[in-house]
Amino acid sequence: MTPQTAIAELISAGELFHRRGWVPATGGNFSARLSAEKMLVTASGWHKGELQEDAFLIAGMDGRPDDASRKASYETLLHCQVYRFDARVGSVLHTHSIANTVLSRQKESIRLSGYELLKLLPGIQTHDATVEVPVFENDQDIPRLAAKVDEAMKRRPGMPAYLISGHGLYAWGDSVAQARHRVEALEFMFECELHSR
Ligand SMILES: CSCCC(=O)C(=O)COP(=O)(O)O
Ligand SMILES: [Zn+2]
Repeated sequence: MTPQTAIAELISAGELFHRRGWVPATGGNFSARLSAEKMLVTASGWHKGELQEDAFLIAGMDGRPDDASRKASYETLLHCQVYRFDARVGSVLHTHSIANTVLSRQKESIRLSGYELLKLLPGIQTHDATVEVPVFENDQDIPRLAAKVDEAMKRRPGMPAYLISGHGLYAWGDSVAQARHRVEALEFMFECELHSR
């Protein structure tokens, strides 16, 4: 994917997520894979509903910006972890919605069962399925959190997304469009779960 295409798609995703209330204040961060070694990621501190071209920077899969004077998202290493874990991943999106935040504070994992929109998640062909979205304890030490996520993914390679307690959702896909559809599907199912409690 070219940086220009990725920037346009990520700006649109940010506008949509902002309209839906999923990226309040400067919460959330987005990225897209540019090659095996490079990713485009949001710079830290931008409002994700108001992204512009200079809100993005190129970084290596170790999270280091090519331009050392730029400050990549505080959570860049969580994006790197997913790209390094699965070479097919083309985009990682992170949201801070009310539904994902409330649910993530109540449980160690969120069980989603019987929803038609489960079919947006990898490997699911029917509503008659159950998916567990794990919840990791929040941690300001992002390298440590990324290592915990990595260990959990190695134990469960098909993990479709994860939550961080009191913080938000990480979801991904082979393209920005697929990652966005998965965020939309997961946020919809989280809202349903919240309304049914
Ligand atoms: C202000 S929200 C706290 C940081 C966070 O969780 C987030 O998603 C945004 O951080 P970034 O450095 O990517 O702007
Ligand atoms: Zn966050």
